[in-house]
Amino acid sequence: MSLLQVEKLTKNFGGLAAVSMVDFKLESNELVGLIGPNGAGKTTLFNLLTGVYVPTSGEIVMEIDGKKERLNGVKPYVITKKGLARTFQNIRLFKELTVLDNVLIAMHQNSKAGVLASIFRLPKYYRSEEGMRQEALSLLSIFDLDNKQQELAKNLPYGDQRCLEIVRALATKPKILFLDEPAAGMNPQETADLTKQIRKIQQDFKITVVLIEHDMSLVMDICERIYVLEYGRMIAHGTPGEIKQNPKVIKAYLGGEE
Ligand SMILES: Nc1ncnc2c1ncn2[C@@H]1O[C@H](COP(=O)(O)OP(=O)(O)OP(=O)(O)O)[C@@H](O)[C@H]1O
Repeated sequence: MSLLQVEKLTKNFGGLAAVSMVDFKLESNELVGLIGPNGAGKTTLFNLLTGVYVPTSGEIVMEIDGKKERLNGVKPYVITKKGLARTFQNIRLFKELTVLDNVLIAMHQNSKAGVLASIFRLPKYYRSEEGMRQEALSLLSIFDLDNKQQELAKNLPYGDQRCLEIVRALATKPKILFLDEPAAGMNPQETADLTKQIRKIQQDFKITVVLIEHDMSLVMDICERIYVLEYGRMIAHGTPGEIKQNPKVIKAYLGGEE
């Protein structure tokens, strides 16, 4: 079985099928793009996969430790523990907290110190805290944010805030990382840097990354496979080369003839 398998997934909002009968698979250790015109259902699909929405129908199944687990309607914090992490289109950091604390909070979900050790501040707790701090700084260094660890998140430049969101998601030790328009609002240089970093993160951490992105050059550059949504339906799937030439995709984007 694939790492994640989605079959006939549907989400209706009143009369609107935002996601309709979608099939979708993710393997371990790959970089996958999810594209489509505005309102195609990309974010809704992420929201279904990460427990924000309960599907109207269909199946989401993940292979965890050799066993199949159904993820339909599982709460977001449980989904995070199962190894799915995400970033949001509109940045959702704890803006009044420091850069470091934003990462530490995410990390505490995986803390091994235990509740009693934390309450009674046992040595185990301090060892664990220091370990987590070092790990957080190491993750922040991916985007050169370790030297900004004590700044408040709200004071970071916009591009850095986007990168901090990625670090925070990585801090939960995901098997699959969903990035919702990570380059939105970035300038061309920042976008180019981010492209390289996303590829590197996927390879270094040996995780699966799924990317929603409107910047086609970014998607075509780094993704091995691409899925295309239009009006809630999956209209195409293939390599960047195949997708560029797919008549349905060209029509969806340009509104021309198939
Ligand atoms: N909570 C909601 N209630 C009602 N309709 C919704 C809700 N969330 C999304 N929709 C609708 O579902 C459709 C798909 O929206 P979605 O945000 O998933 O598209 P998208 O492909 O991510 O678009 P964009 O690229 O513009 O972010 C749109 O018509 C949107 O208005």
